[in-house]
Amino acid sequence: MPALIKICGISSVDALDAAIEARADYFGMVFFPPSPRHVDHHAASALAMRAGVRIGRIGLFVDADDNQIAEGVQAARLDAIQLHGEETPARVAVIKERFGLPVWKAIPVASEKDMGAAAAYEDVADLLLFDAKTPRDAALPGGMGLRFDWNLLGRWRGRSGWGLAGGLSPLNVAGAIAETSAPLVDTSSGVESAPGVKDPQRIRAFCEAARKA
Ligand SMILES: O=C(O)c1ccccc1N[C@@H]1O[C@H](COP(=O)(O)O)[C@@H](O)[C@H]1O
Repeated sequence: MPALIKICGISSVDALDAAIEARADYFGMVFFPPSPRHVDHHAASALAMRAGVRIGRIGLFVDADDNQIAEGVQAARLDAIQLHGEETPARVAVIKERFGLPVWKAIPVASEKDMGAAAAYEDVADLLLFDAKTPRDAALPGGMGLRFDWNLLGRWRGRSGWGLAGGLSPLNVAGAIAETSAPLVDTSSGVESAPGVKDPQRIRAFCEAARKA
C-alpha cells in the first residue's frame, strides 16, 4: 500500500491546488506565528473552504492553549490536530478529549532515547510523527529541512499509526519509504523555493516520487 502523503505549511491557493492535483492525502496549515508558513484564521478558513473534501485538513500547533486551538479548529474545520511542541502525554489526552478530533503528535528524534520517549504517547495520540530534533537555539521546532538517522526507527513496533517527517524532498522520499516502510510521509521545506514559499512543481514531484516508491 502506498504511503499517505502530507504537504505541510501550505498558505497559498496555488500550493493547495498543486497538492490536490498531485493527490496528496493531507495538507497542513501552520498556526504558529514565528513560522514563515503561519496562516491567520481568515486565510485558513479560505483554504479550508477551497479544499472541501478533496484533501484532509491538518492544523499544526506548538504548545498552544485551548483557545488558540479552538480558533484554528473552527476557522479551518480541521480533520486532525498536529502538536509540534513540548505537549506532554496528559496534555495530548486533554486536547483529544476536548476537541474530539484525531491528534498527531510530533516526536523529535536525535537518539535512541527519543524513540523510547515516544512510547508514552502511544495510547493517547492517533499518530506519531517522527521528525528530526532541531537544535536547542533553533528558531522553529520543525520545518527546517533537517533529517534524523532513520535507522533509529528500525526497532519501532508501535501500536498507533505513525509517519516520517524531517528533511524529506522529491529527491529522497522514495528512498525514505523504501528504507523505513513509513505509512505516511510529511514534507514542508523540501517542496519550497524559499522559506514559506511552496513550489507547485516540487509538490508534484514529491507526490509522484512517494507514490512510485
Ligand atoms: O513548518 C513549520 O514552519 C513548522 C513550524 C513549527 C513546527 C513544525 C513545523 N513544520 C513541520 O516540521 C516537519 C518537518 O519539516 P521539513 O519537511 O523538515 O521542513 C513537518 O511535519 C512540518 O510540518
